[in-house]
Amino acid sequence: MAPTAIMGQIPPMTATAKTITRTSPDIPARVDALGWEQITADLDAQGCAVLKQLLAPQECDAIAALYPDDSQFRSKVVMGRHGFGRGEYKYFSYPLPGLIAELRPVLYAHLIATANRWNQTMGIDISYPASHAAFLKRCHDAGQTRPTPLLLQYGEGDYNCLHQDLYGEHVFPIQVAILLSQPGRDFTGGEFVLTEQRPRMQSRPEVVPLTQGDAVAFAVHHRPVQGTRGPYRVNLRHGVSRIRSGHRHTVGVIFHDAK
Ligand SMILES: O=C(O)CCC(=O)C(=O)O
Ligand SMILES: [Fe+2]
Repeated sequence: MAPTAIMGQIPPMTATAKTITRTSPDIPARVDALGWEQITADLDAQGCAVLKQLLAPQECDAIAALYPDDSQFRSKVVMGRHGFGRGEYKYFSYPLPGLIAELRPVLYAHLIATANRWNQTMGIDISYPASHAAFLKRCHDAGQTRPTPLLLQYGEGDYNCLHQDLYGEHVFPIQVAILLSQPGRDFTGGEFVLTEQRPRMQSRPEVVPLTQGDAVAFAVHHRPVQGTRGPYRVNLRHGVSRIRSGHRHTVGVIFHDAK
């Protein structure tokens, strides 16, 4: 969430005994069954794709319920204090809660082919290793050692300004956010929004409709678009429109770690 330059201002939380959270043995099979051909096609066409029903309602509720448990987190950010919007979020500490620890490498494995192809098309000479563990080692060796998965909490009137989650030199180009609350029941408003800035053109907005347990995969920073005279690069930002009533929780799964 936070640009690297201001990370140092975010106070660490004091460590307490960590509560162990549940895992789910079927995560790899569940993620495999999502329909990756369509997800890949949507990522290429729009820069984002919906992963329908990634988590069950009980799993969403269990993750959202961690918010007050400071033993789970390394730091808390009140968005209004940094000009990021209104609302707050907390970065998980390692070890991550079971479900998120399981999802991160499995989602990564399904996204690397797209990530590598995007970089090739954009002429970026970086390729991503086959395993998330190997990519994290690359981050850690460069001093990006702090976990980036985060839990966000919004109330009425809160919103998240358009941003990019870059935390250092090493960036995995796609990230995932999971909606933990149910629109219409738990909150109204609060749409996930992307904008795409094209060279010499006005920005294109995209609103992503999600229900509880759905995830959105999207470009962190930029992506290639096929033009009539070859590929060009567009710049993406994401955010959340104003929550009109109720409460909204999301969990963000970012694959690179932070400085
Ligand atoms: O709350 C949301 O839907 C957006 C969260 C976000 O900015 C992120 O996961 O990086
Ligand atoms: Fe974000």
